[in-house]
Amino acid sequence: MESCNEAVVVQDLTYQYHASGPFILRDIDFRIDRGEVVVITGLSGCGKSTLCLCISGLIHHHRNGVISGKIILNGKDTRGMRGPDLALEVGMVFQDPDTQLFSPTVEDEIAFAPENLCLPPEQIQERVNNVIDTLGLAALRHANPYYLSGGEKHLVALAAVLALDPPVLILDEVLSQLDSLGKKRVITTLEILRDKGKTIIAVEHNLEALAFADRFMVLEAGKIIRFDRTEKILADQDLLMTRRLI
Ligand SMILES: Nc1ncnc2c1ncn2[C@@H]1O[C@H](COP(=O)(O)OP(=O)(O)OP(=O)(O)O)[C@@H](O)[C@H]1O
Repeated sequence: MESCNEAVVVQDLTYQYHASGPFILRDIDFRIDRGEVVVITGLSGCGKSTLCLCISGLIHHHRNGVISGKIILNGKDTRGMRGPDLALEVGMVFQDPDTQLFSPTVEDEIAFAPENLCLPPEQIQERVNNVIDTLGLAALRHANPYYLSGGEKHLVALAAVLALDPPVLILDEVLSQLDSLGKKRVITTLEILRDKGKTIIAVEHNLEALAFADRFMVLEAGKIIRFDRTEKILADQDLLMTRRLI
């Protein structure tokens, strides 16, 4: 029986993209409470994005993948959950935002998911206006997302996710291509969402950027080598130097 305070429970997770391929994730076990902010970090290729896809439940929809273990979101086993049901539990901003932007304008992109929920038009408009204000996207409202910069695309993808208001948010290197104003906006938004009780999981290489997180998870070659309070990780010079995290 999972505790009702747990937003994410991952048990004995292993993953291969193909049956004949390497294990990308091995023996992954952890729990994240509702309202926690967790940063996942580690060297390139260690499996951070793959773990995000697993937590989001989307990995079950990857055609050739081989998965074992359990991923439970807000008390619900993600295996067998349909995309629209998953979207109500968790929103993910992908490392490559081109994979999730397809509408002709920024405004349409943000309105797409609330429209699919069949919310009343005035509520959809309110959600769109709120996230556009929060993330400073007013000037891009009528722009085609396809032609935006990498950082702008990440902001639009984040806005589209926020418009659905899921309890769990997963952000895969969203800060990396943003200028300092964009970074500040996103960090302030995340702090406000945390205060509202959202659970936030963010992949990040720059550890200082998300020092307000509650815990840091360090991955290495598909395994968790540390999952500890932020202050302990940031004070552990030995870990940071030997694992080349700074
Ligand atoms: N669709 C795929 N098919 C096969 N292998 C894949 C696929 N996607 C990722 N991989 C492999 O899985 C491993 C982990 O990749 P992943 O993108 O999860 O790492 P990461 O830690 O997020 O890396 P980075 O920091 O560079 O984004 C890598 O060896 C990668 O080549």
